Amino acid sequence: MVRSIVLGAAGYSGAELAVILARNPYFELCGAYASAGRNAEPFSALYPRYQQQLDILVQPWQDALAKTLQGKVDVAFLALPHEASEAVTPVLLAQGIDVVDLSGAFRLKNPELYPQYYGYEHQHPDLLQEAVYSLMEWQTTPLPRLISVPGCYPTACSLALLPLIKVGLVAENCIPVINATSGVSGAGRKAALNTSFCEVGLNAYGFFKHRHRPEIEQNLGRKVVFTPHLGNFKRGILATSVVTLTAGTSADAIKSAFYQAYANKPLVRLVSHSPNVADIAGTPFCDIYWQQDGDQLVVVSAIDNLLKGAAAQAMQAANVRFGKPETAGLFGGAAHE
Ligand SMILES: NC(=O)C1=CN([C@@H]2O[C@H](COP(=O)(O)OP(=O)(O)OC[C@H]3O[C@@H](n4cnc5c(N)ncnc54)[C@H](OP(=O)(O)O)[C@@H]3O)[C@@H](O)[C@H]2O)C=CC1
Ligand SMILES: CC(=O)N[C@@H](CCC(=O)OP(=O)(O)O)C(=O)O
Repeated sequence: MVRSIVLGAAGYSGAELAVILARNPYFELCGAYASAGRNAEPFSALYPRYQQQLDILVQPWQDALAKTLQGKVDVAFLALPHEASEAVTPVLLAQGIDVVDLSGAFRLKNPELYPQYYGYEHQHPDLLQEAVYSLMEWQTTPLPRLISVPGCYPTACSLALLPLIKVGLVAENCIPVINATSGVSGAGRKAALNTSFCEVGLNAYGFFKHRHRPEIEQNLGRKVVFTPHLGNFKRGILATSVVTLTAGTSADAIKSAFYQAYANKPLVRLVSHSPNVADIAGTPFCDIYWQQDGDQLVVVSAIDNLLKGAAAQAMQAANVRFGKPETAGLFGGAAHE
């Protein structure tokens, strides 16, 4: 059994992880933590659908605890704000505890992008180089002790466009245009006016400056125009990515690029209908669909932001890192529907 803990287990993505770990037969959930200011309470008090199913105590986290966990815990999953993840990661690594980080703290290779896109100076640029970014369907090298889980929007649109870009089907001078709509859980569990029920309709935000733009550009190896949107549903992301194809690209070439990329990839489904977030909510899948008109291609992809966009993708990476079946723990519903 791989002994694991979750930091941020009271939040939306940390709660999903706690549930996934508890049902993964290869992992043991040894501890669940929230912020230092919180009183300890059972997970099932925070997420009542888990009464009598997951009653582990969610306890306040302090860095001093890391030392007491040395030799008792193999891996910590961090579902924390970016700066909190960045600060606690070296503390855990120093105690021999591996880290799977769901935040953006270690996603970008270039530390100079952090002030511009995250609003703070990165304090551990050495760890940025050590971390491996775990877009698992495209991961070819072994995973190290520090795994950086991709962001939700970058997962949806990178899975959609990489099959085409990798085999040269996207025109060299094309700047993909990506519009993606997220459900409100993307903003986390804490209360805020702009994500409260009566305030959310459908709006675009983060024009040109969203932190996922450089992450998507790092994945695709080219500039993009990325515009996120917030929609009035709980969970899921629908991304619509538009590209210009290399002249003469046939329908067969596109089909073959997608099928070759995702043959034997159990969490990507190439579907024959335009995906609906309702169909992937609560599942670990990414559904992908496309339509071509001459040299123009629209690719639609849908994921659950909290699962394939966060907790399920983190579990997928940890399963592989520890030599377990890739999808262990991933099927069986969600913590918060
Ligand atoms: N929501 C999403 O769709 C996705 C989120 N992510 C990433 O996952 C991370 C968590 O996001 P999300 O679940 O939405 O956030 P939430 O706001 O729902 O939860 C954050 C959790 O972190 C805890 N926390 C905050 N600060 C600290 C700290 N300094 N030390 C210990 N615990 C702390 C909170 O504790 P308390 O409850 O006590 O305040 C809470 O349990 C973020 O980095 C986010 O970018 C990644 C992909 C998708
Ligand atoms: C709707 C909403 O607010 N979404 C968040 C993205 C979700 C998230 O937490 O981002 P990561 O995937 O990088 O961890 C945002 O736009 O900042």
